Amino acid sequence: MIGIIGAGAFGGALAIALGQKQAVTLWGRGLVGRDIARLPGAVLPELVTVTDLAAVAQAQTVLLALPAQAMGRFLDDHAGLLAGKRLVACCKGVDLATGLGPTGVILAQVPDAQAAILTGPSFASDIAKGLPTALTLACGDAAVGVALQQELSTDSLRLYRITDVVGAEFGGAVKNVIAIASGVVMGAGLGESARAALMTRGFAEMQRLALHMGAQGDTLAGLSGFGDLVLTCTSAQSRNFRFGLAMGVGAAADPLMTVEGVATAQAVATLARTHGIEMPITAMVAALTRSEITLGDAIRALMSRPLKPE
Ligand SMILES: NC(=O)C1=CN([C@@H]2O[C@H](COP(=O)(O)OP(=O)(O)OC[C@H]3O[C@@H](n4cnc5c(N)ncnc54)[C@H](O)[C@@H]3O)[C@@H](O)[C@H]2O)C=CC1
Ligand SMILES: O=C(CO)COP(=O)(O)O
Repeated sequence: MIGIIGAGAFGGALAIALGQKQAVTLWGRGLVGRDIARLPGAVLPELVTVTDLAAVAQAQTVLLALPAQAMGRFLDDHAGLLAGKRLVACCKGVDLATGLGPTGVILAQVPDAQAAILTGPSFASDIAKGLPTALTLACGDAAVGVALQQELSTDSLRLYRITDVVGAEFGGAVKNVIAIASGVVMGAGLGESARAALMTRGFAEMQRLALHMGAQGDTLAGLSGFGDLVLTCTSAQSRNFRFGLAMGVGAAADPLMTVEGVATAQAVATLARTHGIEMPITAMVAALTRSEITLGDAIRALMSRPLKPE
């Protein structure tokens, strides 16, 4: 039995995938009936039971499919229910309030949990359709990681396991910031060459920060880093990319859309300053999304940086 908390696009898609092979309990804020609002037309398998939070928390493995900025508060309210569980963060970001990654947020609120993160290149709608998808399951406890990999893999959802939680978390967090910047570049009509340059320099930022924080290089080159950066920076299915695109053309983005890169840009820019890590693209996204600079200023500032070795 797997419990899933959060019935947005990702929680709903994971319920559909996992419910093909095993019993799943699902709770979502405002979820009544079996319609996943963020996945129109998707049908939950029979093995998925929509129920209350207490029933979901009966499972030993509980997936937390909430936005990164909502998870701390949610766990603060419900820590008692989740004590001692295997808790898998299914979100990407750095918590603005604490500077912690998702598993750090889990352990701050539920110290005796076994924390892991599920991350990597996957659009919820692809998972929900049963299209082939590969994700990273990162867990500091190798044995728990093996168990979770078995439990959460399906015929179409292939999980690779690692123990480098720091690398997995920073890859997923920073790629959303760079995806916003990629959207801006495309929206402003700067061209595909500029986007390729931005993605590459963005990847360098991801590596600089993550390696400084203790990540392993292989993780950043893998699904949760490079893989997710490529997907998110190049597809209009990505909400972070679409948010940037709207900014680039000077239009308003859908205010109800979950865009993790906005808060994460602020959190990562703060971390980078604190640790003395150079992250100019992230700093630009943070300033742009706070309307502290104009698009023209941002482009001029990035292009006029001192020339240096790659
Ligand atoms: N949608 C996608 O393709 C993918 C999303 N993710 C990650 O999954 C995480 C969740 O995103 P989505 O499901 O896509 O977002 P979403 O906007 O579709 O759903 C978020 C859900 O969280 C609920 N929620 C928000 N605040 C809450 C709170 N305080 N208490 C209880 N419930 C709350 C909302 O009601 C909503 O149902 C994000 O970190 C995202 O980066 C990861 C991979 C793919
Ligand atoms: O994380 C994702 C793909 O791996 C989804 O990206 P968005 O949150 O930008 O839609």
